[in-house]
Amino acid sequence: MGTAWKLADHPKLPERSSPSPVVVLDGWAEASPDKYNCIHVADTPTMDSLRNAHGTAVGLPTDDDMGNSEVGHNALGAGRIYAQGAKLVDLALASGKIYEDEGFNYIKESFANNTLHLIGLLSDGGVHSRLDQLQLLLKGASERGAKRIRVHVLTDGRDVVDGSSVGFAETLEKDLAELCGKGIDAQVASGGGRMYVTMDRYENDWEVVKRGWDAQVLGEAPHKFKSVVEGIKKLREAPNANDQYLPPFVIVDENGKPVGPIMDGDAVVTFNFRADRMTMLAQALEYEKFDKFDRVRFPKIRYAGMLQYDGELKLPSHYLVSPPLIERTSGEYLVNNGIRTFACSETVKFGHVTFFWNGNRSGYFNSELEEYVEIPSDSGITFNVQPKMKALEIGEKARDAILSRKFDQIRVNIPNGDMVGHTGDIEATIVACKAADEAVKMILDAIEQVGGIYVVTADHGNAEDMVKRNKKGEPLVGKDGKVQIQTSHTLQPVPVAVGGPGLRGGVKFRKDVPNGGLANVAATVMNLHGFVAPDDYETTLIEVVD
Ligand SMILES: O=C(O)[C@H](O)COP(=O)(O)O
Ligand SMILES: [Mn+2]
Ligand SMILES: [Mn+2]
Repeated sequence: MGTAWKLADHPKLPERSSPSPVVVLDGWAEASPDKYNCIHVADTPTMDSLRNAHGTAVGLPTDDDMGNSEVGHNALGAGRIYAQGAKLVDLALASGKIYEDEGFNYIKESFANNTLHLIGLLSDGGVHSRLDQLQLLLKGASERGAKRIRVHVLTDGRDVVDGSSVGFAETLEKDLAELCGKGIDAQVASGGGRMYVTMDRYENDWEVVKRGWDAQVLGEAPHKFKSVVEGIKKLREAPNANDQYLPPFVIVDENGKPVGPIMDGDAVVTFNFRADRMTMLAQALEYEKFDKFDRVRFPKIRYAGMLQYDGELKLPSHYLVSPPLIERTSGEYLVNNGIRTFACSETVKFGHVTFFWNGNRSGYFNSELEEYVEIPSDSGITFNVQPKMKALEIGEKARDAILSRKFDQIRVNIPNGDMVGHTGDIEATIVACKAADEAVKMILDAIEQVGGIYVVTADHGNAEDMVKRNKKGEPLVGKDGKVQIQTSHTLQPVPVAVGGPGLRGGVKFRKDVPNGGLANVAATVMNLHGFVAPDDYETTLIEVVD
């Protein structure tokens, strides 16, 4: 049966009365005001005024697990809560179903005579991948016939503390040594820091993927080591070395020969479950026709993703676990009800308000009613160097879209709190927060001019707490006597504010949705466009009191 797209009219809120921006501040939550709270330290008058405006702002709790952009934007766009990739992989590994499905059986064909390569983020951060899942997969594959295994690691330091890569590499080396004890030839073949090697996203910088390709596929890298632990330790000795940005390296044998380039006939699994930073490599591994960089050699492999990363492109075509099927997103409903939609961010977050928002789906639902604008991000730098990023450009584009009156919904992501927060640079993050606040002001000023309605929220925390803390909430001090900087997201509640001159009187936040979260925003936004959300959506956060 086809989907009934027509949404019921809201009994009290008028349809399409005024432009409504949904502004997502990436990595921006509420936390106690101290010097490690960059949002508090920064000059952020616009966000402060939203917080202080009585009755317009509430805090939404994020998940028990540290929130992230994928979970956050999926929930914002879909209006429902889905078991996410990480959970689905856990279930498939626990039940053993992963080994029965098409993807594993496909790569298994290579086990008898060829090598199984596993490429992914070596971390227990749980945002893109998890070490325990890699461990289970190594065990499961070796028990099912894989005789020669090579792991290509990407070090983290972004979703976990910088320097933790050494411990993860030691754990992996120990596991691989155990497999060797069982007669399996298993070792690490290459590595590099995630932000410099392989894990670019939204095509910001293909050089990042190329560096990984050279090491993983061609076996070529500027650094060569006998073991991964030795390699990481050595590379971390360089001044300002950081797990996120370690240069690419390959592991070589006693003759200096790389131990694991990817060859014809081999099987390859990219073991990240999260899509955004794997689709570029997936294209390079899968597409016959490819012009993003010179692959030099394009091995004929059996490739499977941990998940299928892009539902629209069906990329990759083979995968070990089926991704959550996120259908009937709010974006699709609204477009089908005539809502003209504009979405914008800079490259590094562009897919958050398009791809993630639309349920991990590329492209437009209706190109006549939608316009997605990507502002090119700076590439080849760490964002503490340019903490303002493109916040003001995003603000300008959103402002212009609002003032043009060509759109009903204007959706933007403002990346600064998150992207600069991940660098762990407190001074820069303060500048970042101020810039984000200025972008919000530009948008709210435009809304004021056209008599629109705004929703301002965030996907998870980051910039509001930049240190690791003990159970009492006190900053943790490391062996070097310095506080331990936290580069990852936080568990803090995020703000949500609704307002603007177009909002009719009597609209209030409901008091009976105590556990409301990001998934409740979609129904709220539908209301503001004059519609009632579908029944299976999480309930709205607002009511109209006459
Ligand atoms: O990919 C990243 O940058 C981090 O691992 C998570 O950040 P995001 O979830 O905010 O994108
Ligand atoms: Mn985010
Ligand atoms: Mn982030």
